[in-house]
Amino acid sequence: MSTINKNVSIDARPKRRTTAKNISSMKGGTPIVCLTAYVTPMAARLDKHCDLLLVGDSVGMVLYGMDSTLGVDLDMMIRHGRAVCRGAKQALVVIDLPFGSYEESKEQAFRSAARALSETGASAVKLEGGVEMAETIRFLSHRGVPVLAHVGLMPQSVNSYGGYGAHGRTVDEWQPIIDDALAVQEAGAFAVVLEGVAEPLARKITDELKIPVIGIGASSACDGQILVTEDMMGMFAINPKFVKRFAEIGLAIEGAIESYATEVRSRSFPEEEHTYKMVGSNK
Ligand SMILES: Nc1nc(=O)c2c([nH]1)NC[C@@H]1CN(c3ccc(C(=O)N[C@@H](CCC(=O)O)C(=O)O)cc3)CN21
Ligand SMILES: CC(C)C(=O)C(=O)O
Ligand SMILES: [Mg+2]
Repeated sequence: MSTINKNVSIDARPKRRTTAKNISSMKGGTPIVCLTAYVTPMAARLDKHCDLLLVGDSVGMVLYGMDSTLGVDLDMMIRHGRAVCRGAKQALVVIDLPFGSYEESKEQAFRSAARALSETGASAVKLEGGVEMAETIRFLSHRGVPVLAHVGLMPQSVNSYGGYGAHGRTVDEWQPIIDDALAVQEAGAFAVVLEGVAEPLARKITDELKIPVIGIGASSACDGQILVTEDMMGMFAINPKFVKRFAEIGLAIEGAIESYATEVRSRSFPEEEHTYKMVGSNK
């Protein structure tokens, strides 16, 4: 083996990590596969199949039992972002900026985004908002922070909406959402998440935008899809219309725990094979 290249094995060279630019170039092609990730072991499994992993502020609801995403702070996002980056080698890792960490000013947004990237190893941030966030998105993306925008149903605004109902189900609701999508594109977002909107609106926005539209509850018309991993795994109690359960991991967990409890109480666990012997004995 050459001494010059001793640290570079051609065969085992890792595939380069997906970039925000790569995601932008996937507009109109094979749909972009995205899921949320909060912890290392799940991130490692997701990484094999996903183009993009989102460290979503949904972490507050899914892992901490909060009843909305409003109580999540930047330290929580950074802690989980770091965990996800340890597991993910290929996918683009994007961190949600939490409520209160970016809305005040573009400078506040940059400070939060800079921490989110420099303290985790993630390569992009996501923030909720359309026309009103365009100036912030422009400020970040011109300063080295790729931004994934998020329009349509914006969960951090749940108190203004009064619930998580779908948007754009009557045509008179369309124009503000279209304006938001166009504004974030014009401001330099590399892609946009479109959440909780009726199919014809999702189709129109996907057709009109030059950047990829990643849908959640926004029909098959989008350029890609995202779901909360625990939702599609059957590990979380809420079940919106847009969630398909691809597994019933929650039931599998309950079954395993029930078996453990039964075996401990009946002394059938632990068995010989789980038991240490004295040094020098046969087993
Ligand atoms: N686990 C999880 N999954 C998500 O998709 C998610 C989060 N958490 N947290 C942040 C937001 C909140 N989201 C939600 C939460 C609830 C509904 C829901 O229950 N939708 C109902 C309609 C509700 C109504 O009409 O008021 C549905 O039937 O789809 C939808 C999106 C999406 N996001
Ligand atoms: C549902 C996705 C898009 C999200 O923002 C989150 O998981 O926080
Ligand atoms: Mg979010």
